[in-house]
Amino acid sequence: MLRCLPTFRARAARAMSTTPSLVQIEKKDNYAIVRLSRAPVNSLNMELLQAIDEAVQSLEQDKNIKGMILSSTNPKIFSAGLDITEMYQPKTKRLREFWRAFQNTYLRLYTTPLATVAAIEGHSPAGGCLLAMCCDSRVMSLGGPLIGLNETKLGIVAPFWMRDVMVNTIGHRETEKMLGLGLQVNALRGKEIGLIDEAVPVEQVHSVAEKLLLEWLSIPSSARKLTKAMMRDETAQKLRSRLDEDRSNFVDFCETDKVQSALAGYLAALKKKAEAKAAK
Ligand SMILES: CCCCC/C=C\C/C=C\CCC/C=C/C(=O)SCCNC(=O)CCNC(=O)[C@H](O)C(C)(C)COP(=O)(O)OP(=O)(O)OC[C@H]1O[C@@H](n2cnc3c(N)ncnc32)[C@H](O)[C@@H]1OP(=O)(O)O
Repeated sequence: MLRCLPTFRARAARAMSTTPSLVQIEKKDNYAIVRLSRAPVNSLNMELLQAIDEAVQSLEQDKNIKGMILSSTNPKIFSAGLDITEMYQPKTKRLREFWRAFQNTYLRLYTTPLATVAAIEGHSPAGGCLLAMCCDSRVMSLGGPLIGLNETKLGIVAPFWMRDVMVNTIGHRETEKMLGLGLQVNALRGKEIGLIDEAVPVEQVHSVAEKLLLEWLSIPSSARKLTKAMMRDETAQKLRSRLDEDRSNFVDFCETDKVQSALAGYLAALKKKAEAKAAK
């Protein structure tokens, strides 16, 4: 028994060192950088959503930490949004748990008392755009990367709370166009419509994100937190009061033949694109 212990410990240590972490947390003086780290494109499966939720919760409980920068280990992709394979040919139980994880992560990030800034170096469609919009400010790199809620292009409909967060960020009319047409925009256009606060060259994204975060942190903390709650709690409460109904709507909608065949087509197009890229 005693001889087993070191072996067990060694195995556990090996497992810990080889299990890649889905979220990397780097603590600075009074804030943390949280980097999404699920190769290849940070698509949000249930485990990544839970890891984000847990990361934010653990930072909220750390007395030294007052804010966070949300970022990615992949400079080309902030997050590809929800993992489409979670929604395609799903098992109902897992699909329900997956949606609850998405609801929870949204509620945590949108209402966290921490000051939050999204440092968006790469693409940020759909669920990636939602994560960014949940932050207090957004910095995005100029050039190629796109951001937006492109759900309609996949033949799916964003839930009311994704719409609400976009309306709160850019207003009703811009949301109507962005959401209805499934538009994604670059950083410059994002700045024009208020989706992005700062559009800067990629190498400046992190320094500008830190500058914005420090500006939020310069405000007396209880005034900042209460104001954030005053601005956001009503929106969050709309979902909190309808969590089960929203989840059932999603599951019913997702399991329809129409949505399944739209997702099959979208996945096939993504695969074809990836194969063409690999063949170059
Ligand atoms: C009326 C009733 C209403 C009821 C409403 C209730 C509920 C609502 C129901 C549903 C709403 C759900 C809300 C959905 C939110 C979402 O987030 S959906 C996801 C949307 N995401 C996308 O469209 C992004 C797709 N991906 C891309 O555009 C690109 O991959 C990229 C992110 C720009 C990166 O491009 P690139 O670097 O060129 O990489 P590749 O395209 O080659 O991709 C690499 C591999 O990654 C796979 N992949 C990409 N994105 C996803 C994804 N989102 N999920 C799963 N997998 C993804 C891609 O297939 C490649 O895989 P292989 O290497 O071929 O294996």
